[in-house]
Amino acid sequence: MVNVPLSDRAGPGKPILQVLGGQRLERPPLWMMRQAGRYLPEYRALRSKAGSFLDLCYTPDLAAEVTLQPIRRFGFDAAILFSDILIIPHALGLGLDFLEGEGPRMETVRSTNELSKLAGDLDPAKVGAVYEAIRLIRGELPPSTTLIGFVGAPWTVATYVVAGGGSKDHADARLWAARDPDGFGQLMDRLVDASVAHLAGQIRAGVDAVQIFDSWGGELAPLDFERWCIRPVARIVERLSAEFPRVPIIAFPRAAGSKLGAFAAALPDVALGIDTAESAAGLDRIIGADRVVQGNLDPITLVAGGDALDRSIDHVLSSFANRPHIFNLGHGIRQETPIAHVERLVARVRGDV
Ligand SMILES: Cc1c2[nH]c(c1CCC(=O)O)Cc1[nH]c(c(CCC(=O)O)c1C)Cc1[nH]c(c(CCC(=O)O)c1C)Cc1[nH]c(c(C)c1CCC(=O)O)C2
Repeated sequence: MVNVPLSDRAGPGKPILQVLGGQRLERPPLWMMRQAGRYLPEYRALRSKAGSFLDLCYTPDLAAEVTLQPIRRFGFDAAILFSDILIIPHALGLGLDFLEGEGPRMETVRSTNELSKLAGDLDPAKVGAVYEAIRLIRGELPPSTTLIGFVGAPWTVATYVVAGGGSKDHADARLWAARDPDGFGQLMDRLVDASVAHLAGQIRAGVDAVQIFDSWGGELAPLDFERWCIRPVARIVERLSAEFPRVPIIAFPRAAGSKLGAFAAALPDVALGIDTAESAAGLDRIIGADRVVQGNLDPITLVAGGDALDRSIDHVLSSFANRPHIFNLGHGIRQETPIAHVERLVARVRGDV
């Protein structure tokens, strides 16, 4: 087991921040999306004692402990705050529950009239617990480990708020946006404001960098992608960078496909998360040769292991060897992933096997 005691991880600077600052490192630093979670036995043990997923998120010492579990076990170069993108609508007053095996259930906002369900500000008792967790994590992290905070992009969060949970093609949000763009735009404005406030709170509490997860923009038609994905994310980036010019931002427009170039061009100062399906060939032309990228190992190969895993890791390494690169998955790690395969990944990316 790659078991790295926290006290042994001190070093000069943080490799992930170096890459986010534009440096190309000989071996890319790495972390994994969803690196704290159900594939880890220590997570499952703590989760079964703690009660609900939301209890974990809002109990600072438990959220801190879960955030640190994968750092202790694998020595990743970044810790990502253990929380969820739906904490924002919850802290704006909408009911939220995570049902076992079913995913999130959310109180809905489906029309302009219903915008009054949203509070003006994030509930300080809820987000305060998140910021307290960040302070606890900060105190325990090795100096070379970057702490990443996050929000969901407004479009992705809106799909849950309008549908009341996960939905296959997000037709409810897309219909409201198509029928009443001004009304839907007001919901998006509220989510932009709350995202800026929540990211600012996380930065003040001690995160080094932030990531904006836009999981569900890919299916939008180009004009809607520009209006509901690119513009809201650009407004968040602009306002956050004005207040915190030194805090790097990673944006992950998952499955943007042919719209990745437009996203990259509109957001010249963010690092780009690259999803599993995106090819590195031709990326220089689409996003520019110097752009910092993060990604994009297929999480399925991490379940498979063996040759498929080694070949995929080597392909990702060589694909991005010419630019500043943070090694990551192209989507969150899957629950059925064997621990031994994650150990193999870490060793191979570090050049040990
Ligand atoms: C769409 C979305 C959500 N949450 C998130 C996204 C965007 C990225 C993506 O597409 O995965 C992001 C997220 N969710 C979680 C994090 C924590 C940090 C990390 O480890 O990356 C982050 C960054 C923890 C979590 N969020 C959730 C879990 C599982 C909770 C549990 O039962 O223990 C974790 C560890 C729950 C969650 N949260 C969400 C869903 C749909 C679910 C249920 C599905 C599932 O159970 O995997 C909403």
